[in-house]
Amino acid sequence: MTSNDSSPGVEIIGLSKEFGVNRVLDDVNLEFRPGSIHALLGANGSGKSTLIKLLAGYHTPTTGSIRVHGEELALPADPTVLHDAGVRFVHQDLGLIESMSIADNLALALGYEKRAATIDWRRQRATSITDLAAVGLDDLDPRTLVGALGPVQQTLVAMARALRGLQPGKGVLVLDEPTARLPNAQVDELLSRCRLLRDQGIALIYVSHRLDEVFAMADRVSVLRDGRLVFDDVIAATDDQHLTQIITGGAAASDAADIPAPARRAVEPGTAPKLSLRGVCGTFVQDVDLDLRPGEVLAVTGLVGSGRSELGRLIFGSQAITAGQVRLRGRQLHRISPKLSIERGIGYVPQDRKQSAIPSFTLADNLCLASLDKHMSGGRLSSSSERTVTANAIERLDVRPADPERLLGELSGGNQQKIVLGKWLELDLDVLILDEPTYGVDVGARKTILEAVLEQVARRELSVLLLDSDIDLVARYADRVLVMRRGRIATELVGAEITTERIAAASYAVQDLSTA
Ligand SMILES: Nc1ncnc2c1ncn2[C@@H]1O[C@H](COP(=O)(O)OP(=O)(O)OP(=O)(O)O)[C@@H](O)[C@H]1O
Repeated sequence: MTSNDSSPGVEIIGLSKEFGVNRVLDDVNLEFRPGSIHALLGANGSGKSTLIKLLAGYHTPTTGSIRVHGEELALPADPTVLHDAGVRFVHQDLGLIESMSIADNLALALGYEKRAATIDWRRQRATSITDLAAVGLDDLDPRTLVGALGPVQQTLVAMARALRGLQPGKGVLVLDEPTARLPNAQVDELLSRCRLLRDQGIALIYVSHRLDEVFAMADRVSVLRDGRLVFDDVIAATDDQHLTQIITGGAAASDAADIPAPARRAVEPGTAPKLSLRGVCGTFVQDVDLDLRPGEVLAVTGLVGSGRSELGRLIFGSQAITAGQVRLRGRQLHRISPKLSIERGIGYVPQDRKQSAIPSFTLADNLCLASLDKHMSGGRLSSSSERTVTANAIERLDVRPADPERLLGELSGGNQQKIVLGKWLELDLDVLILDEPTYGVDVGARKTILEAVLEQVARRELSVLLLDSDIDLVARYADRVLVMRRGRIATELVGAEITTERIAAASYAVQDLSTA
């Protein structure tokens, strides 16, 4: 089936959404057809999530209507009606319970197979096996705990849950940034699965910031900018550069595309390290030696499960070190905890922003949370100091909307990420540990975020430990790269050795470059 020979699965007609006086979606008209992968793109805050939330029945539109297979929906859309009509969602938060089995996760959402008043476990297992087979997970035992699965398998389980009972030609599957948290190697697996679903006649709506994926797979692409539909055509009608220009609105295009990489700071081997680890072990991390020097961006990369994120938690103290030593400016640390780390000038931005920001607090409160001491004057909070910090951070990171009194939860995902980072940058720390800092952030904003960090690296010798699986980003911004495999540092790359090819080869152990 091609994207042109069928009637729309979903039609969005004149859809607008206002929050108070802000019109965040403005008269959007779109069609999503069976047997087609339709990419929905746009910069942070352009309205993608709002559109998806209207389609999911989470918000009520200000004006407009939605038709599914020709039938107009009563709005706000009723989730059960949508499910029965074949409109299914895989949200960024997959909504899986890691401590439960795959079968239980599927049954929790879709109901248990019953015989009389009891659960029929044999049928339950058979149903789960059929669900998993629909996404190519034929070999997986449904009794496996979801927490034991890798990220791509978890995403596929969420897709299996969404796909149950879809009729060919009648299904619409909305995938909201499904690859944002996947290591590059697993992205292809997910894309192939999407293509197979398309070939079965399903309409896929694919929300993403990753243009390479869009060009690898999409049939059609639509771009939202400031809530308006500014492009809607077949993928062949555009290219990488053109699309970047449309997304960013032209003005920022030259910034976002082809930005020359910042000069790598030369690492003086003799310089005394600010932070050093010797033989550090955790649950999975084994025997890590590492030196982080003043004014250095040291990236630690590797596939998911390589131990990268655990290393961040061990240094910050949110997970206990089981063996080894940590020294800060030459002094051994005998006790490590998040509170002590902050007092010592070590900050940590975790992967999951929910861990370090409060959606029901304003931007100003979130920005000043970690630095309350700085804003105390005579035992009271000084609102003028709070105001200055907030205004600086909002301007430096180009947070939109630039309103300090907005609740964080009302900002788009990418803008929330900027606030989380801004909060730590305001502390004038000595060492900053960043775990996937640009997750869910658009091309232009990624540059803004990293430049704000690099400015502090250059100005006051902030040392950055960048824990990231995005090898393009690592190759571009790191001064030195450590590649982890199976909990250990496997390879160090410096200077001209830092290329995406060499980082990828070291991550997959294609060739042991450390001995090359
Ligand atoms: N509940 C809300 N109340 C007020 N404003 C909101 C609310 N939800 C979203 N907005 C605003 O709507 C605009 C569009 O946000 P939306 O989350 O749809 O963007 P997005 O394109 O999904 O961005 P991102 O790529 O960063 O996730 C933003 O300006 C955001 O601040």
